[in-house]
Amino acid sequence: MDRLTALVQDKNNPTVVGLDPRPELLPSQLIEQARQRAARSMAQMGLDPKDLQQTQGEQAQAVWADHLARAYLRFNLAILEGVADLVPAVKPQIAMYEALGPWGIRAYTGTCRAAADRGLYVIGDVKRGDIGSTAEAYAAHLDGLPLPFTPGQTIDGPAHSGGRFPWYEDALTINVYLGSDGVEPFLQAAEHIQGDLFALVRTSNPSGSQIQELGLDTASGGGTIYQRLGDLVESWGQSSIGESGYSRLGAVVGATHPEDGALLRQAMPHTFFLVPGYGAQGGSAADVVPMFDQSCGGAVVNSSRGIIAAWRKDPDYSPRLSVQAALGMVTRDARQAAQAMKDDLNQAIKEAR
Ligand SMILES: O=c1ccn([C@@H]2O[C@H](COP(=O)(O)O)[C@@H](O)[C@H]2O)c(=O)[nH]1
Repeated sequence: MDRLTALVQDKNNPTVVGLDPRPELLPSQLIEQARQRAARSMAQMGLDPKDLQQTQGEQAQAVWADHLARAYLRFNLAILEGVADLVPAVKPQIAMYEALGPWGIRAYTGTCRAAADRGLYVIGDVKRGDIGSTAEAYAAHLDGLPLPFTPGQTIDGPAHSGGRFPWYEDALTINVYLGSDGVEPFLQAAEHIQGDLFALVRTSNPSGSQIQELGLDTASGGGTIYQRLGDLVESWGQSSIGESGYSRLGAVVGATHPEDGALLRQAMPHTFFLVPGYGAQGGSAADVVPMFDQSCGGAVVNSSRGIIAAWRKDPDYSPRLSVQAALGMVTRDARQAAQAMKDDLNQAIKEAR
């Protein structure tokens, strides 16, 4: 977590902006423009937009998905314009993009690349995890194509192209339910690119407790499932502790569980925390303070809707504005919201120390 730690210190800001576009979070004029462009493309291809569910439906849906995905990317670029110099990291949530099929994936990789080009640390919220051999394939998110373009090379296992193509992520969220053989390939890939991982340990959603708070008997180590997971994550990261004092294997710990976060902070001294749940899910700055270490480091806090949808609360917004004016408002309001979050977090951390 050395690069992330350095960026947080440089910008004096532990905020991560979640890039989670969905249609209702985009200004309506941007969606309308995408509709018009899609209709034009359909007409050029001889497709009838009214026929979306009928004979040529698949082709027409593909055109629409393409234009909607382009609108997502444009929206994200407007957000990045507002926040790139202010925050250390972004966290695009791949689910929002996967909903648009391959066109959405292109918007996702385009977003990651644009963020990386602006010097931001990119956390791919992909929540992957599987048996070791499949985890190797998922780990290509970090270390590139599973076969480099080297003519004549024999194929006896994944060799990986290295570099950032095609995903441009610095870190991934992973699901460690499958145990250490499902984590090892991710750790190796992270080592290859000097990247990181964040394992789900204590999630922010209310029903995560149905599993994570289950108690264990003393023969299994006692405590709860999330505590045991925390111990395992701390131990799996031991061999990758960097100059920052944190390993490459971080943990996701929800802002909505401050007491649990405090326990985990104690038990996981070398594990960096990614803390979602601030803002839209009800977590406050005071709630996330226990996730930080004594030097006010060791954690970053994500907000997605609270920043990317800030324009929706702007009294100057009107659906009659031009697309350019609306995107200008998205940029300005995202910046203001990110600045307010930075101030809120830094104030709470300062008061608590
Ligand atoms: O425990 C978790 C793990 C991941 N998330 C993700 O973080 C963002 C939160 O979005 P908000 O709009 O700020 O609520 C989203 O991508 C989640 O999938 C989480 O919330 N909790």
